[in-house]
This record gives sequence, structure tokens and C-alpha cells, in this order.
Amino acid sequence: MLFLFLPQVDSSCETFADLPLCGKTQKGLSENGYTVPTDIQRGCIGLALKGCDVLGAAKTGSGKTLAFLIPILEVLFRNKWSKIDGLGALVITPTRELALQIYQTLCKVGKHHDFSAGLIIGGKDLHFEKTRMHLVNIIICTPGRLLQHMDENPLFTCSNLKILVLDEADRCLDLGFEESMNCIIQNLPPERQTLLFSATQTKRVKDLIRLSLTDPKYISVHEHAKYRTPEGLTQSVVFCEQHEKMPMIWSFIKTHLKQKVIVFMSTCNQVRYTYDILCKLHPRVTLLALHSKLHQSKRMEIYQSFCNKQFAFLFATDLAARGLDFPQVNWVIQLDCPEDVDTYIHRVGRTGRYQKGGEGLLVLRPAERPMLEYLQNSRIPISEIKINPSRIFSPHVKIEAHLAMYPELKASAQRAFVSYAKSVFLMKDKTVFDVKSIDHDKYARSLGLVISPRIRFLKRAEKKAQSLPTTTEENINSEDKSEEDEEDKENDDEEEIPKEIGGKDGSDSEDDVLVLKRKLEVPADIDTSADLGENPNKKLKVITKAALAKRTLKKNILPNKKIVYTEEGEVMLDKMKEKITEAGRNYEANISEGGINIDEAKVVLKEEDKWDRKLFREKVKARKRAMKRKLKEEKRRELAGDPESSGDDGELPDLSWLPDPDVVYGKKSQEETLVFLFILTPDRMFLLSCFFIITFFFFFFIGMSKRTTTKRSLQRTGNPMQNHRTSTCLSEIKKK
Ligand SMILES: Nc1ncnc2c1ncn2[C@@H]1O[C@H](COP(=O)(O)OP(=O)(O)OP(=O)(O)O)[C@@H](O)[C@H]1O
Repeated sequence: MLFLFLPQVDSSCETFADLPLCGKTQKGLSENGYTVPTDIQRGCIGLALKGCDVLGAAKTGSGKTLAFLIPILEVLFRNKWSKIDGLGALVITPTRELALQIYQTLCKVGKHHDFSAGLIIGGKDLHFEKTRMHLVNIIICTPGRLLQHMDENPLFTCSNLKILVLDEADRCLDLGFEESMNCIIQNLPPERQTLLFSATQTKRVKDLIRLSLTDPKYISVHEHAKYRTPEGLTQSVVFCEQHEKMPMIWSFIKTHLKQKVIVFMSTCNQVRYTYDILCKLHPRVTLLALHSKLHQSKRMEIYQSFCNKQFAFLFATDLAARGLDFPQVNWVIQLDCPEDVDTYIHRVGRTGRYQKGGEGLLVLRPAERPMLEYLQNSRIPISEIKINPSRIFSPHVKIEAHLAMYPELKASAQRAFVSYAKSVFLMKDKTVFDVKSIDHDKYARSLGLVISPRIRFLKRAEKKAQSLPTTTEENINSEDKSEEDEEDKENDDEEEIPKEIGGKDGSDSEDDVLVLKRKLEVPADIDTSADLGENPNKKLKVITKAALAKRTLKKNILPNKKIVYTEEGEVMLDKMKEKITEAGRNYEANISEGGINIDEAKVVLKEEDKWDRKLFREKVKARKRAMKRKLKEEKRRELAGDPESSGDDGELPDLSWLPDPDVVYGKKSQEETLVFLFILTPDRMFLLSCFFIITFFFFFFIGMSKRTTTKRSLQRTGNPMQNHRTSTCLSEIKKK
């Protein structure tokens, strides 16, 4: 049996110094500017230090994080916890960003302690974590990742665990995490202290039993406060139709450029599309988008970026609704109706944190008016305001132009459209959420779509309802429940649970976890195809050659074949395309009968490859032979004096761009050129040599005859002078 107490907050404790905290904790607190504890800290820290199980509830931004981090440090310090003691404290949070934020606060406040702390969240290096988990004293984690370590990491043990904390406890214990949390709790030692914190604390006995709390103390510091939301918050509501939301948010951005704003939307697809299209419109302020479909590193980058920005617009799903402490947020706009009052409280609580002011704007469709009543009945001060139509600028024309230009944007718009419709359809509270109250055509047009995408699941549900009039919501829910459970089993982290929207492309997840609570009506089955009969997703999908081949094979379509005939009507084989080998031909013949036999294809390829190589070698040889023949031909032409011999048969290359050799080397004389040519041409060389030979013999014979005559006269006279004279006389006589 559980007894819940509402202990009084110790008002005598004015500063942290009044609390029984060790010097190291005190130092860490004062160094970070924490001197005066908040109500929830005053109420919980003392009880937690006494070893009680505590359920802490306080408004958003009231300092619940320190209310459990200080007891963690103190409990471990008092137990003289060291490295070898292993895991002493475990903090479980529903989102990675929140886990990171808590980890950062712990590092700041506990920096003078010697404990080791670890951030264990999805998307990080699992192997690295595995090797260090057993050395960590304090773990901040998301349920999925923790369970993964419990299942897979033999080094990880929780047997020494002293203190368990569930931040955003109601979320951790709800349907989306039920399976994981049950498994985690089973693995934890029963003798431990448990602290649960949330702005919307669970009081369900079922949850408390699950956690086997012993004598839990319920501390709700604002239980009797006038309002459930922070006092510094100004909250308003405007009513507009779904198709008016886009011009409204665009106008808001243009008129609030020097503000830090969070805009909440129902689904990832909406966030993605709104962010993409508004970026294209260049609003002159930083736009950011945070949703679960982003990569982990990107998520962290965006989270940090928005923390550091002075002016920015963050479009987010309910991933950012709980716990995140973005500094200096001026506005929180809930562009889509929250699922329930609790979700509203968490979303709006991202502004007006810790004694600061902030503005909250809720945008409701007229059909969602009952939500306003719920809020007002839940002690939430919210007043209706009207939109000034003269301040509304519609970016519709530009949006349409961008969609016409970028097909991927169009597909994104279609997904956003269907996602929103489905999210409304899946909402449990039908008094607020009625999918039929949306003017689909107008909404589609406001997103830049000319034709509204078909919403098949809606028609199917209608048909189902007609054919099965007895089908109660409970029946449907019980069916869907099993589906959800199945999904839970498959997914280990909150962000990774594909719940609501997206169907086959596995779109929404984190924010869809919330939607899961609304019970899935039909299995994810979305057709975003427009009435034009074309599926935009298909358009965008990258079709690989392999996919195409598979498709063709499935259809049993044979590709066209080109057959060339000779003049005699015989088929000419194209050696490059036709299979030459026997194996190849057999394979070709059989391929039409069945699919591709990989082994056989390999053998055929090898065979064909051999043949291809042979063909290639022959080709190379033939080319060489042709070259030789050509050279010979050229030589022959040169010898025959054909001026065209040196050139190719075809066109001569244009060498006009080359420098004039006469200019470069100086002009040579005509004779030189002639001699040059003379020497160069072989036929002229031949003639020249003949000329030389004849001349040589001519002079040779003349010389010889002269010598013979002289010899004879010498033999006769013996005086060469006389001889000469004699010869001259003789010649004169001969002449006479
Ligand atoms: N004692 C304190 N003195 C000064 N500032 C504080 C104190 N305690 C908390 N804060 C600041 O208040 C802000 C909100 O704290 P915290 O995030 O713990 O709120 P919360 O109650 O957990 O909010 P939520 O319900 O949204 O999770 C933080 O910026 C934190 O630094």
C-alpha cells in the first residue's frame, strides 16, 4: 500500500548554505551562481538526503534538475563512493537533448567531486561506451540506450545502484517507454532510493507500483498555486484555419526578427517542410529545425546553436517540449494544437523560466476550441486575441514558385500535408481533433500544392467504419496496441520509435511517440500521390540500375534486340554484342526462362572475357600491320617524287599557328635551298654520283694519254724542256 504525503517546504532554509551539503557541492553551486534554492529544491533536497523516495512536482523552469542532482552528489559523497564502486546513480530522461543538458549541469555543479559521470544516449559510439560503462559512477541516459547496455554489455552492472532518478517521470513511464522501462526496472536492485520529477507529475498508482517505491513523499510545491504555468508567462490564443497558418507564421517572423522563438508543430514532416520553405523565402533571421529524423550530431549542433543564438526561430516537434532550458526564449508558438493540457504546459514552459518573463501563443483551428476550455479549466491563464489581417503577408506565390522549381520540396509539402492529417486523425480526444474539419484543398494550397494529395488511410478508415458498424474504438485500439508493442520491441530509444506518421518511408518518430498514446487506427499506409496520378515519392527515389534490372526481371520483359542482316538475308553477328562462346550462347538462350544465375553468369563472363582478349590482340596486330603498310606506301611515294607522300591521305593538319621558320631562322638563299634539296633527294644524288663518275673517268683517261705521250718523248730526247718544245712543234706541224 502506498501513502503519499505532502510535506511542507522548509521555509527556514534560505540559502544552500543552510542545507546540510558537503563543501564540494556548496562550492560547485556557488561558483555557478546558485545561492538561493528554489521551492522545489528546498522541498526535495532535505527529504532525499534522508533517503526517502520522492515524487517532485513543480512548474516548468523552477529548478527541478538541481533538486535531484544535489542529492545524487551528496548520497554518493556520504557513501564515500569511488571508481571501483561502479554505478551509484542513474538518471533516466526521455530525450537525448535533455540528457545532455542534465549532464552539462552535473559537470558544472559536481566539478569538485571525484565521481565519474557518463552520458549514455543513442547515436553515440556504443563500443566506446561499452569499454567504460563499468567505471562510471553517475549515468545520465535515455531508456533505449541503457537497455541496450544492460542487454549487450557484460561489464555493465547496476548491482550497487544507490539512487534512481526519472526526470520527466510521467513521460518515462507512459506507453511509449513502457516496455523498456519495465525491463530496466527489473534489472535494478530493489533496495535503492527513487526520485521522480516532472512539471506534470504522475500520481498513477500503477506507475508507483511498477517502481516499487517505499513510502514515497509527494512534493508538489505549486499544488495550491493559482496557475499551473509560471507567473512571468503571458499566454494567448488565436483562432485561424489550417490554411491560414503559413501566412500567419511568415508574417510573425517578418515582424519579430529580433526575437528568440520556438515554434511547435505536430510532426517531423511539417517541421521539415516549414523550415525548408521558409529558408527559401530568406526571412533575414536564423531559422533552425529540431526533430527526431535528424542525425544525432546534427541534433546536438542545432540544440547548441539555438542555445547560443540571440535571435532565432526554432521549428520543433514535441522532442523539444520537455525539460530543455534554452536561455532567453521570448516566444513559444504552438502552431498546432497540443495533444493535451500537459503537453501544452511543457511546450509553453520553454519560455518564462526561472523568474523570467515570456510569451506563449497557441494557434487553434475553430474546431479545436474545446482545447481552450480544457486549458482554462486546468488553471492556465490564457486569453483570446485576434489576428490583424492588415499585418498578414502571404508568401503563397513564392512558395508555389519554389515548389514548381524544386520537386523534392513539393514531395516534402505533400508529406507534411498527409502527416498533419494523420496526426489529427490519430488524436484520441475527438472532441478537439476532427480531421474532417480541415479544409484539405485550401490547406494543400497554402503549402504550395496545386492539388491536394490523397489521404488513403482516411478513406480506408471510413470504409472500415461503414463495413463494421459494431467496431468500437476499443476494438481498434486493442488491435493497434499490439502493433505498438511490437514496434516498441524493435526500437530501443524514444527517438527511434517510428510511431505515427510516415508509413513506409519511416518518417516521424520522436514526436510520434507521443502520438502513439492516441492509438493507431490503421497500420502506416500513406499514399501521398496527387490526383494527377503520379507519386511524387517515386519521382524522387533514386532508381539504381540494379533496381531497374530487378523490376524488368519481375515483369519478365525482354529488352529489345537489334538484328542486322546481310544483303543475302543472313543474320550478321555483332561480335561486340553477341555471345561468342558456346557457354555464352547457352546462357543467353536460358535467361529468358528464369532469373540470373550468378554462378553461371560468372563462368560465361570468364569465357567471353578470354575471347574478348583474343579479339583485342588480333585487333592490335591488324592495326600494327596497317601502320607498317602505310609507312611503306609513304616511302614508295617519296621515292616516286609524289609531293603528297609525306602527308596523310585525309586532310592535312592546320599548322598555320606555328611560327614562320623564315622569321625564326632567317631566310636561306635560293642556291642553298637548291643544294639542300639536291642533297636530300635520292634520285638527284644518283644523277650527281653518275656525273662525278663520268667526269672522273674523263679526266682519268685524258691524264693517262698525256702521261704516255710525255713518256715517249722523254724516251726519245731525255730533256724534258726539249721534249716540251718538240711536242709543241709537233702540234703546230699537225695543225698546219
Ligand atoms: N537555485 C537556483 N538559483 C538560480 N537559478 C536556478 C536555481 N535553480 C535552477 N535555476 C535555473 O533555473 C532554470 C530552470 O531550471 P531547470 O531546468 O532545472 O527547471 P525545471 O524545473 O527542470 O524545468 P522543466 O520542468 O522545464 O524541466 C535553469 O536555467 C537553472 O539554471
